Amino acid sequence: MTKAASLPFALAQINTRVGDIEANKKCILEFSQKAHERGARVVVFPEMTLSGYPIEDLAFRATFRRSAESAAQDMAQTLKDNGCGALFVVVGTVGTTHAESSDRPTNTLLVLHDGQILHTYDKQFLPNYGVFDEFRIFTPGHDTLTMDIDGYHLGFAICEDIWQDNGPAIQLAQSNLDVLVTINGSPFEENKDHVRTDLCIKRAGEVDAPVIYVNQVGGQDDLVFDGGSFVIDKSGNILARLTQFDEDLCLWTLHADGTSTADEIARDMDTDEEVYNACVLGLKDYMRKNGFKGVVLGLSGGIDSALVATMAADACGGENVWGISMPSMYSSDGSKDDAADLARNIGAHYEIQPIEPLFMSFQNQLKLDGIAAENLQARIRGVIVMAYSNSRGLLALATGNKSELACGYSTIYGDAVGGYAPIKDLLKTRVWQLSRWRNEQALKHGEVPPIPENSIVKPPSAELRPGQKDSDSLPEYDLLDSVLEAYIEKAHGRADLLEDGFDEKTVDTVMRLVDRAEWKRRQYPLGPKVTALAFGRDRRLPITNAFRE
Ligand SMILES: Nc1ncnc2c1ncn2[C@@H]1O[C@H](COP(=O)(O)OP(=O)(O)OC[C@H]2O[C@@H]([n+]3cccc(C(=O)O)c3)[C@H](O)[C@@H]2O)[C@@H](O)[C@H]1O
Ligand SMILES: Nc1ncnc2c1ncn2[C@@H]1O[C@H](COP(=O)(O)OP(=O)(O)OP(=O)(O)O)[C@@H](O)[C@H]1O
Ligand SMILES: NC(=O)CC[C@H](N)C(=O)O
Repeated sequence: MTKAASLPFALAQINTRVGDIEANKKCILEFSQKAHERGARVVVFPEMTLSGYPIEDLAFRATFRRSAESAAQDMAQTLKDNGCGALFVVVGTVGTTHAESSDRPTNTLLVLHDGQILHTYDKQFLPNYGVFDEFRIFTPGHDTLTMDIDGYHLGFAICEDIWQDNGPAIQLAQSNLDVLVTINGSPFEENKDHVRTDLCIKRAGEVDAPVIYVNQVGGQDDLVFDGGSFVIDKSGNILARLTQFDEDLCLWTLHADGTSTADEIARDMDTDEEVYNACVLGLKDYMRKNGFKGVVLGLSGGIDSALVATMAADACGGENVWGISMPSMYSSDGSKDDAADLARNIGAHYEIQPIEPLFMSFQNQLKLDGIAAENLQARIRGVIVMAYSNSRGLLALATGNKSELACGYSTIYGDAVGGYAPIKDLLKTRVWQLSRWRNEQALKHGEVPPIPENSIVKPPSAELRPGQKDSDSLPEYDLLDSVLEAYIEKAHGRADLLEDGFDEKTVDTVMRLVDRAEWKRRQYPLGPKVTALAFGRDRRLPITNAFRE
C-alpha cells in the first residue's frame, strides 16, 4: 500500500487513578474525542491507562482483570458509537493470565479500532528493581507487534521494553518501521528526563525511525509521574514535547517524506522547578484521589513546616490549609511570629493551641525527664494535629525531611505522625534551596514571598529544651547531607566513606544514626519520591541488622 501524504498522531498524556476503571475509561473516551476532532488518525495513551499504574497486587484479583477486560471491549464499541471508529486508539491495560503462568496477568497494550480490539501486545521486559516489582505480578510477553496504518509501518513497546538492550527496538530493527510507539509509566526522579531522551535516541537509531514516548502524569501513593511525553529522532531532535506535571494533548504529524510537524514543543523545566512541582503534584493527587479537601500541620516557624505549608497552599489553596501553632515554654517569640507571618502570606487558617497545660498534666502523672520529657511535647503536638485531622476530615501532613528521616531525628508518634509527608525525599540543604527558589518565583510574579526570611536563615532547632540546636545532635547539615548521599544513594560502606574523605567520627556517627532509625523510617508516612533513591520501596534494609561495616 502506498503511504498517505501524512499520518497524524495525538499524544494523550492523561492522569488516571489506579482501580478507577470507569473514570479512566471516561477520560480515554474524552481525550480520544478531542484527538479525533483535531484530526488525529492515531491516539496514544500511557502504559496501563485503563487500569491505572502501578496496580501492585490488584493484578491477582480476577474480578479486577475481568472489569478491565469488559471495559476495554465496551470502550472500543463506544468509540465507534461516538463517531471515533476510524481512529486507532493505543491504550494500556492489565491483560489476561496465561494458562502456564498461574495467576499472573500480562501488562498489555491494545489497539482499538472500528469497534474492536484490533491488536494486543504484551510487555516483554518487566522492571524488577528500585520501586518496581513486576516479576511478582506480571507474566512477560514473547512476541513483537507491528501494524500498518495508511501505508505507515508502526512498531510498539511498553516502557521497560526500551530500557533494556535487545528489546523490541532491536527485534524490529529490520522491519522498516516508520515510527516506534512506546507507552510508559515512568516515575519522576530528578534529571530523569535526559535519561529517557538519551534512551529513545538510541532506540530511534536501532529502528531507524522516530520514537513516540507517551508517559502518564499524576501522583500515585509515593510515586509521581511527570508526563513530559515527547517524540524524538535518532539525531536527538525533539520533534514534539508535552508539558510536565499536567495533562496534555499534542498533535504530531508524520509526513510521507519522513519530515514531521508538531503543535507543541513545551519548554524544559530546571531541576528546582521540577522537584518542587513533583512534591506539589504528589500531595495534590494524594488528596484528590483519596478524597481530602484540606490539610493540617503544625507550624513551628521553622523551615520544614514553612516549605510544606507553602507546597500545600500551592496544591489545594491556602484557604484549605490549617496551620496550628503549638507553643511550649521553650518556643521563642521569633518562631511564633514567623509561623504567623507564613500563615498570613499563604492565606492559611492559623490557630494557636498552647501545649504547656497539657504537658503539665501529663507530667503530674508521668514525671518524665530527659529525652522522654522532650519527646512528650512532640507527642502532644501529634495528638493535636490528629485531632484536627480526625474531627475535620483534614489530611495530616508530616514535615520531616530526608536528613531527619535518615538520622531518626524526629519523635515517633510525635512530629512523625501524619498521612502524607511532602518533603521526605528532600535533604535539609535541598529544603533551604527550594524555599529560596519558591520565594524567588513569587518575587518574579510580583507576589509576596511566602516563606519568612527568618525561617530560612535561622539555625534549625527542635525547641524541645532551652537553647536546643540540631547541631547538638547531628553534624552540620552541609556535611551530613554529603555523607548521607554517599551512604544512602551510593550505598558506600564504612571503608568507602573513609576513602571518600569523610572523617572517622562523622562516618561512625552517621552510620549508627541511619542504621538505628530504620524501624522509625518504616513507620513514617509516605511521600513523593523525587531522587534516584528514596526511603521506602527503593531502599529495603533489615531493621534487625548487626552489620556495621
Ligand atoms: N528497633 C526498634 N524497634 C522498636 N522500637 C524501637 C526500636 N529502636 C528504638 N525503639 C524505641 O524508639 C523510642 C525512641 O524513639 P523516639 O521516641 O522517637 O525518640 P528518640 O529517637 O530517642 O529521640 C528523638 C530525637 O529526635 C529529636 N527531634 C524530635 C522531634 C522533632 C525534631 C526535629 O527537629 O524535627 C527532632 C529529639 O530532639 C531527639 O533527639 C524508644 O521508645 C525505643 O524503645
Ligand atoms: N511550636 C510548634 N508549633 C507547632 N508545631 C510545631 C512546633 N514545634 C514543632 N512543631 C511541629 O513539629 C515539626 C518538627 O519541628 P521541629 O521544630 O522540632 O523541627 P524542624 O525539623 O526544625 O522543623 P521546622 O523546620 O518546621 O521547625 C514541625 O515541622 C512542626 O510541624
Ligand atoms: N513502567 C516501567 O516499565 C518503568 C520502568 C522504567 N525503567 C522507567 O523508570 O521508566
